[in-house]
Amino acid sequence: MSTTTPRLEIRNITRAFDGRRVVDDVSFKVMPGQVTCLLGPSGCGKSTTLRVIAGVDMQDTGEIYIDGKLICDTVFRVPPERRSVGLMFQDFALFPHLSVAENVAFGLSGSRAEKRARVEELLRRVDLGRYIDDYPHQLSGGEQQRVALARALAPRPKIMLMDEPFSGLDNRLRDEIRDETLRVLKEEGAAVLLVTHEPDEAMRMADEIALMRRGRIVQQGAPYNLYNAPVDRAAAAFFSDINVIRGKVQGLLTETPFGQFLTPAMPDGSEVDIIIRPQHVKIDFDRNGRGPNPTPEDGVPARAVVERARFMGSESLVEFRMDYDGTVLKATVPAVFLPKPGTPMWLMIRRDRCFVFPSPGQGRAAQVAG
Ligand SMILES: Nc1ncnc2c1ncn2[C@@H]1O[C@H](COP(=O)(O)OP(=O)(O)OP(=O)(O)O)[C@@H](O)[C@H]1O
Repeated sequence: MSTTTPRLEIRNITRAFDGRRVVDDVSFKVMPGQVTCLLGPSGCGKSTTLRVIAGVDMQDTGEIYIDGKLICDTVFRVPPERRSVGLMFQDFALFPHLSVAENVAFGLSGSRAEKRARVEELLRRVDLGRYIDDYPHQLSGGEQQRVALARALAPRPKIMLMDEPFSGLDNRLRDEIRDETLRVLKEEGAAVLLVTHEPDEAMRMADEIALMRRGRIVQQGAPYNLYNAPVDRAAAAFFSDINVIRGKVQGLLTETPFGQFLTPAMPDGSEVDIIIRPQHVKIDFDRNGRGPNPTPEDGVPARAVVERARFMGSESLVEFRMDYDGTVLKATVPAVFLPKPGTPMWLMIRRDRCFVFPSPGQGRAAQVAG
């Protein structure tokens, strides 16, 4: 068990507006040197959580700790400027009348020489040393973003709070700046809490993801765990397209067109959804009306015809119309694979990549077995 004190810990934070709980009993930790992403759909309460941590809004209940020290509960409150928290938002607005150096030095204390040294160090880090005496309007959007990062990091905050900091940038630039920002944040050793509604961004940046929905954290863990062991169907669907195969539990088993699944945690007679991501659907050719032989890993193949195939850049997405009930199942192939519509094929689903949840409206989730 790790004994490291979390850099940031919030416990049971609740914030309501007009009687509606926008942040509802939220607790999580951010460890030193780690990037934690608060991920969730628009309006789920991410920014409000961040504002409470920054101290620009006040929680109704709950506590905030930095390095194990209480900085805010409903009675005691350290003001925002003394929390050692750096902020970076989408509208990062540099001061237009100050030079790049003056912008970065803005929140710094110390002698002139010390400030200059820190400014030079940071601008070197973000690869903007040559613009030190320029003004913001002389820089591109991406460069301004990097100056804003340097400015936020200049006073060596213990925690960086970032609210959708990359959403104002165009796609190609965004990837580059994200990677660079991550490198600089790691070099500076800051703990980072980054708010985003984009799963790709969270997967790319995070050591840990806290998945938020309707004011609550529904799952927290390494990106790998959230992707591979989602807590419910909505959590699975948040990270990629999903296929849903519905079945009815009979004893310990659920019968599907892809063979029987072991579903021991589900009540007999209930309906379950077997979820599989398109990249875990295997495709095989039709051999005069026959498919491949069933295997323990892939189960029984089911026949389908190609409905549509598209090349997406790094993979091909093929949609199949299933023979058994006419529903559509999607499969991705990491290559150029564009079979003609109407081509008969056979699909298999990898057992170890399936998740089983009760069909909507029924009880709790369980992991697939078998
Ligand atoms: N000061 C406020 N007064 C009233 N309602 C508010 C206030 N601040 C936020 N809300 C409401 O709280 C909910 C959550 O807002 P919040 O900005 O925290 O969500 P979010 O997850 O960050 O979403 P987004 O990504 O769209 O910013 C929204 O319904 C919003 O309208």
